[in-house]
Amino acid sequence: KEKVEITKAQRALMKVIVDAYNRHKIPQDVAKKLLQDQYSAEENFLLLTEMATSQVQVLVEFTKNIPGFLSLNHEDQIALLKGSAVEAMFLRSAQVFSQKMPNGHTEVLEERIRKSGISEEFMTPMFNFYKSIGELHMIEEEQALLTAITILTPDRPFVKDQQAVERLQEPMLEVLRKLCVLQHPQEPQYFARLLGRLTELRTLNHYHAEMLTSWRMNDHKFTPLLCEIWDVQ
Ligand SMILES: CCOC(=O)[C@H]1CN(C(=O)c2ccc(F)c(F)c2)CC(C)(C)c2c1[nH]c1ccccc21
Repeated sequence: KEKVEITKAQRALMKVIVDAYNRHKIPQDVAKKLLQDQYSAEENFLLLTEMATSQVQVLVEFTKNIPGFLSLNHEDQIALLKGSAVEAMFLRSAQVFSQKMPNGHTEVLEERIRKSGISEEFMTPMFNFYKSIGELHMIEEEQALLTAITILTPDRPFVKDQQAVERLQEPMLEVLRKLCVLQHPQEPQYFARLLGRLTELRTLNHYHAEMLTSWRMNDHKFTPLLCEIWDVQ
């Protein structure tokens, strides 16, 4: 039986990541607004673009607090942010969506999201992902570490010094592995299940690119920041 222990240094790293993550929790006010009143599809879409824009700003602040990130090559910092922005958005969405809400609110929220001018074919994989994240009942340390691990994915397009990114990602993976063993002793495969979600998350990149095309068809407007990060012309 492996005796797992988180070292002082690992605890310090985890604290930095969790504090950064909590300082930048996206305001839930957009979700509340969506729940409050019945809006038109256009108004829902506008609320969602507002939510996405503030999430990108939050993501940049969180990323800057990842130890070592600001010492990476500057172009690589941008490549990591652009490469992980959509995945971080869906990971955060899943966490917001699977939070305990008063009875019936989750269903109302799902229904409002479905009525925001997004093609049905993308909703199924998206809500399946939200449910698979919800079933994990992640604690905030796991959520924060998983988000940092997603951002520090070495094989994003245009990353030049992949080894430098690996050197930052590996300690995060090791802390998360230990945390999973300590947090879920009855479930030795829990860490593997978490990483499996990151694979599922990558498939959502593809759906998001497709969504963008369909939104552009119906001339949906985006903010300058979203155009930049989502490569919308
Ligand atoms: C955390 C930041 O997330 C977003 O901004 C997502 C939110 N998305 C959600 O499913 C979602 C989850 C929980 C909620 F409480 C909620 F309100 C929405 C996914 C998507 C519908 C694809 C989207 C977002 N922003 C957009 C902008 C334009 C078009 C589509 C989206």
